[in-house]
Amino acid sequence: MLPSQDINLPYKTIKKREQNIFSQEPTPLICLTNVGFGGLGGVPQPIVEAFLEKYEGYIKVIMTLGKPFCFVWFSSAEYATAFKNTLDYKPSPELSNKHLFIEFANPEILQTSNFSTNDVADVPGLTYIDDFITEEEEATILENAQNFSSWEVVKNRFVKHYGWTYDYKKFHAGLQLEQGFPSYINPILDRFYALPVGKLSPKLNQLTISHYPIGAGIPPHCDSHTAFYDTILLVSLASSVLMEFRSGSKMRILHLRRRSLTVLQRDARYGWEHAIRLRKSDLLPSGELLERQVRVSLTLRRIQESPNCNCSFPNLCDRNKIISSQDKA
Ligand SMILES: O=C(O)CCC(=O)C(=O)O
Ligand SMILES: [Fe+2]
Repeated sequence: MLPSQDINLPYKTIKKREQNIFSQEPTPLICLTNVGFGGLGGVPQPIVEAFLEKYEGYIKVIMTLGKPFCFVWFSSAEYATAFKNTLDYKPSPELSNKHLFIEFANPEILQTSNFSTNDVADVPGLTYIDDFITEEEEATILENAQNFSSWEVVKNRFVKHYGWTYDYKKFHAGLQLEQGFPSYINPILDRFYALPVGKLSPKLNQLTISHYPIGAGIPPHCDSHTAFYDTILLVSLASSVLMEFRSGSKMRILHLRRRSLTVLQRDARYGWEHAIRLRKSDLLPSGELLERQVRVSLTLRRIQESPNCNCSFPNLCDRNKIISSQDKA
């Protein structure tokens, strides 16, 4: 018998979203739903491994990032079947009483989709630099960003714009502001323009400071192609967080540490969506739990005064379609 509707729901969602993972025939690869780093998962790898090692034929576990399931290799389809028959639909005391929903997985899936990588090297145009901002600079910015309660509220975060406003309803540049950037931005921009990737950048003239209360995030989105030029800078302050990058079935996770700089250019800017999940902590691949703090970020871009785009990513481009406001940040 199937467990109650509530317990079964995450499993059903995975089955619907990730249909190509599962195999009707027994295989040596098991997909263990409800156990992973993402959303409902949250079980650290060492705990999953200690649990699995008791089962005959177990070889290794492949954790996925940002998804509530993991893969388990057995030495044969028979061992995998025995494991499934013993545990399917059962709550597991060693894994915080989570119900295990066990399916055979199609081994090819591990070649065609990379669920487990934290390596963003294959996202062309994505640059990540640790310690780009000094502790003193961070302290100055945070001091100036203290009175955020009067800022514009966008979903669950607070934002303030400099240079130009941004219209979150129309997804377009709003008004040019008389007040330019705060002075603390200048040395940061000078350092960026001196980098090899900075040399390719237009002069950035729009700054959004975002204040994320603990647990807040930003839905998957690609910044409006027509509103901004190539090159988007994301400066992370006060808290680390995981950012998800998606392009079709590909997903990559980047750990944005406090005082880091992330640069989105080319494919990373036009062809991948980025998002921060709504949650109070993030689980790193090492199993380390990262308790989020309030996070402040700087987003720096250049406004396109005559909106247009000729990118090769029509699915994410707003040049000739009105994009549902739900999907945009
Ligand atoms: O907070 C961040 O680092 C990301 C902000 C962002 O994606 C945006 O403002 O479009
Ligand atoms: Fe964005």
